[in-house]
Amino acid sequence: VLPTLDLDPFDPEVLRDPLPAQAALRDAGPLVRLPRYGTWAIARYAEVHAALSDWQSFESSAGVGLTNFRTETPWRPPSLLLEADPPHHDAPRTVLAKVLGPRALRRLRADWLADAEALVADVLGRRTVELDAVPALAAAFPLRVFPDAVGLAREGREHLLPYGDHAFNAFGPTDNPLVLAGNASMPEHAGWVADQCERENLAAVGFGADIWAAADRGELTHAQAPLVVRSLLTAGVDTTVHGIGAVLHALAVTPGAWQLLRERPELVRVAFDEAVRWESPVQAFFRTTVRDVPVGDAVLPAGEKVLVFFAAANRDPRRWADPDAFDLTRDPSGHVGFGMGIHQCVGQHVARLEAESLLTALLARVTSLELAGDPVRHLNNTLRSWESLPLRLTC
Ligand code: HEM
Ligand SMILES: O=C(O)c1ccc(C2CC2)cc1
Repeated sequence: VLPTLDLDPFDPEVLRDPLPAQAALRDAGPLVRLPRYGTWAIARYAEVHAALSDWQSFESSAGVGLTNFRTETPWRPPSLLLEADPPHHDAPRTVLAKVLGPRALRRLRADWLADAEALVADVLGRRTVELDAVPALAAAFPLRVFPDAVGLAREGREHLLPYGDHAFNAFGPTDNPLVLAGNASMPEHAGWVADQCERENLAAVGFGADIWAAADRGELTHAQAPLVVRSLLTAGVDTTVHGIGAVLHALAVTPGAWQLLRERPELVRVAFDEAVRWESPVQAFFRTTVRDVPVGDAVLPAGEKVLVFFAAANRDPRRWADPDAFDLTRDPSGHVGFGMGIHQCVGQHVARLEAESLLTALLARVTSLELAGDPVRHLNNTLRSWESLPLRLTC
């Protein structure tokens, strides 16, 4: 008989501390039935990796949240990348991979480091500073560099975080309290976001302009262009804010980590990927089975929604030594915090450059970084994040 857990992955108390639920899912078996929502869950690294690599059996075009686009209406037109499969997924992905690729980012590198140094200088007035690192650093830096890189107008940028927060909540059950709380303000945020994707509202230089130029070259249709820009605005803000929050928190609570990074600044990029593994800012997404597919020693029937738990896989002791330790000397490659396979995060280089820029600027001036109070969790159906992260920075 198939292992079953009467678990609600979207219960606020599970969202506040998901680790026991992740361990229970891993231990129950390679495939676990979740009767709470009539779905399944895959939480072990091997099976998560296999499912993400097998897009033909595990599709995204029925949606990567609980809503099944085959039978229910999505809250917004589906993403041409996240909620699409080949062949429709191919052109938008190829275009965005080029626009956000390492070569395109080389032009941004110097500017973003300078911006990070300016932000850190603003923040570090005196010798020792106590601050809430969420607004002051984790949110401030991405919001300082990313909207400009996209080519957004200055007005209305305050819509970005709430739009993303609701979008990430909307992958959960529609009757969930976090989703219901966001419904009233969503149309206003979504309206502003949709407007910013139009060519006339985007600067002549930036990721947005590059996407529209790809349409002029026939690599996309002009109808697709605004939706590809919308992908950037949905996926590119809250994720990096909480990814940077995660690495700052990890460094603050791991004895000796900041000192080690000061001695070995070349570990900065590993530090971010290890934080993405350890915290998994994007916790889990669904897939829908296209055919009966073997998982472990069971068979998952066709047409079923299955939760693919990136965060649980990233702490699977079957794959990682001492998985619950944030360890700068570990090689985190192979983690699924950015996904895996054809949908693997197309913005991961942007995220890494943002984190590297801010950490490099902090490392140059901050001799010690530690908690200055209890961090407070921000609850979201998909994102693992901090509401507040009190830190003491000593220069
Ligand atoms: C720490 C920061 C980030 C994390 C943890 C993250 C995580 C992820 C994950 C797990 C996926 C795979 C989704 C799936 O398999 O269904 C993904 C896909 C994606 N990400 Fe990221 N992401 C981050 C930053 C970004 C940024 C900065 C951008 C844009 C500039 C971005 C744009 C996208 C897009 C467009 C996809 C869909 C790719 C496709 O379906 O082909 N992400 N991301
Ligand atoms: O294409 C999109 O709209 C999109 C939305 C959210 C994500 C999450 C995984 C970062 C990715 C893409």
